[in-house]
Amino acid sequence: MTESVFTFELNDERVGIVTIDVPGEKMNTLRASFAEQLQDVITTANENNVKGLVFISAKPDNFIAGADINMLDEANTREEALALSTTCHDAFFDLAKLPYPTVAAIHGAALGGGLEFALACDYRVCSDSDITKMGLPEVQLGLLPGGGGTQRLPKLVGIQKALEWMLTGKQVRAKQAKKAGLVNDCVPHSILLDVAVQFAQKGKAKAAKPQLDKMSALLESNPFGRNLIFKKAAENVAKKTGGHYPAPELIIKAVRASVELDQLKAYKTEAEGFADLVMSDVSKKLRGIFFATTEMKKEWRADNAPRTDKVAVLGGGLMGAGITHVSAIKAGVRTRVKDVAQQGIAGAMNYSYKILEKKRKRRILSLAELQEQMNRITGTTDYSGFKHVDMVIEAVFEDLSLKQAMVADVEQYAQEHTIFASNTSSLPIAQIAAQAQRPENVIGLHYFSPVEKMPLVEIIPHEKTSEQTIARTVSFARKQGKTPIVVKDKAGFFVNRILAPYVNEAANLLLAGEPVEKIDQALVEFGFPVGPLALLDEVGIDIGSKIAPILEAELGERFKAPEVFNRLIDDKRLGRKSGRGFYDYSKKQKKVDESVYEFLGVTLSPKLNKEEIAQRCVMQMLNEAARCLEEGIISNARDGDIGAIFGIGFPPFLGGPFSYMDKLGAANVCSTLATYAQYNDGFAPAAALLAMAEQGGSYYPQEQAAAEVDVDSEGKVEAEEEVETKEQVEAENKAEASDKADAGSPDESEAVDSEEPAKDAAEQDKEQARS
Ligand SMILES: NC(=O)c1ccc[n+]([C@@H]2O[C@H](COP(=O)([O-])OP(=O)(O)OC[C@H]3O[C@@H](n4cnc5c(N)ncnc54)[C@H](O)[C@@H]3O)[C@@H](O)[C@H]2O)c1
Repeated sequence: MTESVFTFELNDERVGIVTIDVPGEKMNTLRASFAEQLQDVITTANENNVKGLVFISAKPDNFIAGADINMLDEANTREEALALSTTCHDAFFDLAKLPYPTVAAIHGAALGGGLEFALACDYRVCSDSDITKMGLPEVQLGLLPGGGGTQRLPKLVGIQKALEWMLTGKQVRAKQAKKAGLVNDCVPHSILLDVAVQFAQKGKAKAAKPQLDKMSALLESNPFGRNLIFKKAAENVAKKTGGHYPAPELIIKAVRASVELDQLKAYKTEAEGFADLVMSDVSKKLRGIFFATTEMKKEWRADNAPRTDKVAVLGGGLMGAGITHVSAIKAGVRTRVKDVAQQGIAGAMNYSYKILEKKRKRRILSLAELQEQMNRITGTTDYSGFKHVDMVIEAVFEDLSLKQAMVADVEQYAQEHTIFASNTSSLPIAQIAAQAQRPENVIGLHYFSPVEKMPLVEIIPHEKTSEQTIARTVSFARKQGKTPIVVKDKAGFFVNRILAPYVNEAANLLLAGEPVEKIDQALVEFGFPVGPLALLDEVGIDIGSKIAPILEAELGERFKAPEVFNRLIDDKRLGRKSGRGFYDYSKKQKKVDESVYEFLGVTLSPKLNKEEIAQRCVMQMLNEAARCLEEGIISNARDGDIGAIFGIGFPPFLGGPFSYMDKLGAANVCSTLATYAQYNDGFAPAAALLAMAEQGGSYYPQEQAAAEVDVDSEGKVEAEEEVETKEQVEAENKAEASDKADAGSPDESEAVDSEEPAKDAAEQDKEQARS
């Protein structure tokens, strides 16, 4: 028999205290057996004639972190998936209809099924701690809340807020939850149980009434207003998901059912939507990403290695400032910034200050907390203080001799064990380490801009880098909140290498007469957050053209950027930073800069449809990804998929380039590549792809690939992170537009940072890899 997660104790006031503790796990998650165990605990409570029941977690940082996702993968049929939801409904109905009050005492995470559990209680009391966060983030895994969340949340916080939270997967902190009416009280952790017990003695709660402003109350109280809300939500979702992700639509449908249908039918709507989504290919892909990132966290552990408690950052420019921020604020370690110019130091400090000040204004941080966090950052124009640092992260200009000089300086001023991690975008790490006395300490640590938002880092050991240096760097990158992939030391590493031929192909299409907007739209419709030309504008056309020759020299002609692009650089058409590139940024709304055609000598002559345009660019990326795996740039398909999704924004619903190639089939990919062979040698299929096409096989185990194709052929699709992603970006864009002083400095969502990988994926949004 499975050991129960619930322990019952009766206190002196005849209130039953139920402790939730999944044995042997850090996190409480709801497993299939919880319903029966809950029934048992209710029976015990009844036998003890309790006046009320309080549920509290034994874990230090979570109430219930969600449902166990493995459960979903074990559902082989739609009926089994449906049963997961209906079993949960029944268990929570039993809880809700108890004749005495029930209270959820929440400290730490109450997410997904965990929050649904709390929603079924009469009262919710939470601790005011920073780690307390609540939300229904199922959308990020391509699902909807299937334990009554779509039904109970709108009744507590109102339809609009419930929709917003569920459609974005937003997690809210204690004070926000109290303000919205999600919890009845928010108190210090030390008195959480006492206050919960007091609630348990209050008697059954009356039906909640959302605390809404006048306008929202009016809208939500009549059918016409509600119709408007649902229509608008559906329009927004359609715009944001591009039809690739079905979960948001089904969330709206279930919420709508909660106000328009009787309870039985409404819960049925939720359960059926949940079952459809569990079986959908898109959710399987998003769950696959979740599992992959979880698995990756177990690799390269450096449990016994020296800790990284103090770091230094060389260069306080764009990247250095971001690296300083994630080191000092996210990883929470003392960080010393060295720049040749005072301006660089001030710039880096100001960068973090602006981010923290925004948080303070939103009352996420107190002034004292802001000061305490800022105190972790110090600056210097010499190497003072370097003898205490465990790692130096270098982000000076992209110049080999300068970087080599930095290695020598660090070896002179820092300790024997100090790691030298270079953020170079293109220089081989072996060359940077060529004159090092301790080459085993030198490694590449490649971030993407904006650093505090982009979830991926590439970690690049060269031949002499020690295992311990790799493990310590991986571990520190994780502390900074990053998902690291370890890649081989070769030009472009992985992300830029697969990005370059894709962007070049877009450029070729433009030069062949296809319009800028059509090219970008084609790739956005395919599922990328931004099109390739808009991306190049964001990165900077000059930056792209600096990296291209390095890749071309090392890897061949297919990396050659169109020469005519130099004219753009000469004319200061560098992209967003100079006000124009392929687009004109001088107005509020960016528009294609029509003069760019004449300037590049392009006569518009659109011939291709958007599917063909997308296919040509994507095929280049897939083929290059296949080459990278073949050359051992990445160790496995999983790392490639995570790298492409988190570093470039490859559509998560396709599971990454390798997962997508499996879906298409290697033979199919090769024959598609062959149809474009006339254009350039980037279409010459990778040898491994040809072999796979001939011999059969796939990047992931065969059954899984086959099953995925089957499911997908039913036409089920959906999207999550995209939803949150694009919303965040829109919010950022608005904030930037309304606050010019902050332009370029990143905004931070009021929502708590999600630990879900899907959220990480979300962050790779519009601000893609700029390196
Ligand atoms: N910009 C990107 O999107 C991006 C992305 C990934 C990697 N990179 C790489 O990161 C590095 C930095 O790029 P960036 O965009 O931040 O450049 P940047 O020009 O914004 O900043 C470079 C900073 O280094 C400082 N510096 C120069 N010489 C120095 C020295 N001897 N000691 C200390 N500081 C010194 C400069 O004063 C300047 O503040 C480059 O290697 C670049 O290729 C850039």
